[in-house]
Amino acid sequence: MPRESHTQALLGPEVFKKVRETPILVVGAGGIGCELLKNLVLVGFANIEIIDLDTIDLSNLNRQFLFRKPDIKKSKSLVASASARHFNPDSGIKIHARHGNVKDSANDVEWIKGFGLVMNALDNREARSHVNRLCQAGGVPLIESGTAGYLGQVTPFVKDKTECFDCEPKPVAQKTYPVCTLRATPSEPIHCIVWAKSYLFGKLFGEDDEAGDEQELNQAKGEAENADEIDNLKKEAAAFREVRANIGDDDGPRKMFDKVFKDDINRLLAMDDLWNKEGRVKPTALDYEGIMSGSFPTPPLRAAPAAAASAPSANGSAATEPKSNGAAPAANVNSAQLRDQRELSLKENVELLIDSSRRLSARTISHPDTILSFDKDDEDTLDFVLATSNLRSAAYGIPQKTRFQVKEMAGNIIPAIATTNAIVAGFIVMSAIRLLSGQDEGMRKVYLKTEPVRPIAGYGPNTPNKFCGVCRDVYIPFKADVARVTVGTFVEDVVKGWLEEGLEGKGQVEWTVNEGSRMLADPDMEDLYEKTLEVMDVGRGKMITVSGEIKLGGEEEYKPLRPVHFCVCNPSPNAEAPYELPSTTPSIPLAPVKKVDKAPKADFEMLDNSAAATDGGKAAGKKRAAEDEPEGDAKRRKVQVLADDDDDDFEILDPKK
Ligand SMILES: Nc1ncnc2c1ncn2[C@@H]1O[C@H](COP(=O)(O)OP(=O)(O)OP(=O)(O)O)[C@@H](O)[C@H]1O
Ligand SMILES: [Zn+2]
Repeated sequence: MPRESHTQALLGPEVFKKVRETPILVVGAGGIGCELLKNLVLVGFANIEIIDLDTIDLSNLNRQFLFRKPDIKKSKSLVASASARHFNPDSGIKIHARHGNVKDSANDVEWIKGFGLVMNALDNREARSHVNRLCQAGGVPLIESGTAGYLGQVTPFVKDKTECFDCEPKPVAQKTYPVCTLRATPSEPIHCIVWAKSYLFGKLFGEDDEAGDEQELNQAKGEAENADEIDNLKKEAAAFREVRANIGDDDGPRKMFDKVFKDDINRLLAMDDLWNKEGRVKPTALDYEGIMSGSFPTPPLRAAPAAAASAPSANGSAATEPKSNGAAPAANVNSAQLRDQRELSLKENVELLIDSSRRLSARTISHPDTILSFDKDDEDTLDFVLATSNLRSAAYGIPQKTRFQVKEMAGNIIPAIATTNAIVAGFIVMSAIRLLSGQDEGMRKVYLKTEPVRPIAGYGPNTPNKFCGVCRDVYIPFKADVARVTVGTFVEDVVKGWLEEGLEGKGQVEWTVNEGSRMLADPDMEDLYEKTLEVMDVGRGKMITVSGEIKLGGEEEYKPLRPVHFCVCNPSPNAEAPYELPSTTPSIPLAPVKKVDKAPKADFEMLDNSAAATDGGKAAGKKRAAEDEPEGDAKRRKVQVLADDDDDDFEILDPKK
């Protein structure tokens, strides 16, 4: 008996037929993708395409269970599809595996229209947005998902019925901290880690941005930050340049230590104003000789804020008992402990600082043009950030962190949890069955939370945001032989000829034509008219965006229309005409006008803790989709159905079961 016979009995023949026959696209064969593919196969989905651009890495094996050690370096999508087949071998399931980027031009709107349903199992915002736009352009429902540690989310997006992925502006992934907290008054380990990674490391081994520095500090001054403090920071920046120039000398690292952990701290200590504010704890300048000889007492830990009020120390700052010397706390000295999970002593941190500085300066000396940047997987850079952040923490009475913890915090790593992925993948399949059954009113966005009382919550979908620049726009498939269509033909025949027909008699229209951020034509620009779309590199997979303004009859002013995107696709096989358009022209609504609020005053924040700064942005959108329900959602939500209502599809998981 094939495995899916139970599903068949449960769903009934009609829905089960859809499950069997609907072409499904899965984007991503990682943590969620592997779970999802296995589920789809077990339920009986039989027409699946899966795409992933990556190969298997050792670090994937703990949770991406369709992969084994011998698969390392092989294509994720190919191995995943081969492994998943074994879960339901005799049921005629077709899985088409593709190794490639979903953003490739071949994956155009015609391609996406070949699917009845798309499921994202991605890890970055760019790819999620790309698939979202394609699905909106092709009118294909999308199920979006994401996990971050114990948090998870599954959301269905259906054109014109629900919001889309881009309806709500996404919160900035990176956390930022006030510059003065980082540079003068840190109070938490993360402040010292971000300082070490984004400030100190950059000053000594990264790009020397003197002008940027100056500008940033002037801005801080302008925004009423402590002026003396800012002047001091400026002096500090100049001194850094000298240290940087000599860091490769034998005594370079030692001089750096003295500057950063002794002189700079003493300079800050001399600024009484800085320490008058409530909650500020004065740091202690570190002494190199004392630490190395064991005679320097580790500065006392600052107390937690609540204790601070009740137990001030003699010097007015809240503090706990000092440790006797520079050695690591006894509880942590355990030779059997893993190297990365052991707290280092002050002396060990100094030694690591000297050693890692030597390693890093050797790299810049041997390749003078190299600009180093922090990378959590680069031992030298991690050691430097570990040592310097811990030394700074010690100076400010902030608890120490282990190598493992610093790597996690500096690299913005949220551990992926196999169970969360599995639960999310389960909800994706439930959502898919709902969509295929045509139960639109039963659509839910599902959140996995860390609330013990209600770990899973389902909400009715939001309506589209009328200001959304993705799902409220108009999309037209444009099958074209781009070598035979000029920009001029496009503007005169396609836009003014065909598109304007839909607006006939309504008013006077003016058009601007762009591809991405490039302008191809507007009422005053016809320079590119003779160029073909091919010459302009406007080929398959690209979108030509036509933005119109209309002066309605009797009105003085032009009003903006919703943008129209022409999705360039290959011409039909035997097409004779240079391009093909739909038989009817679309109606193009007026764009809603947003009331412009007075720009809010930006908080003075800088120095982010994002891995994006060092990994080319790859991680910026990572693990996005699991944050709690955004505020705007609640405002636009039509119906709210909580998990503990009588909707048993989304009942609370009972951990005892
Ligand atoms: N543009 C894209 N096209 C196709 N696949 C993509 C694209 N962007 C990301 N992916 C794939 O999406 C999957 C996301 O899975 P997951 O979040 O588990 O990431 P991972 O890279 O496997 O794990 P980790 O980053 O934690 O090592 C990855 O396999 C990744 O290769
Ligand atoms: Zn939208």
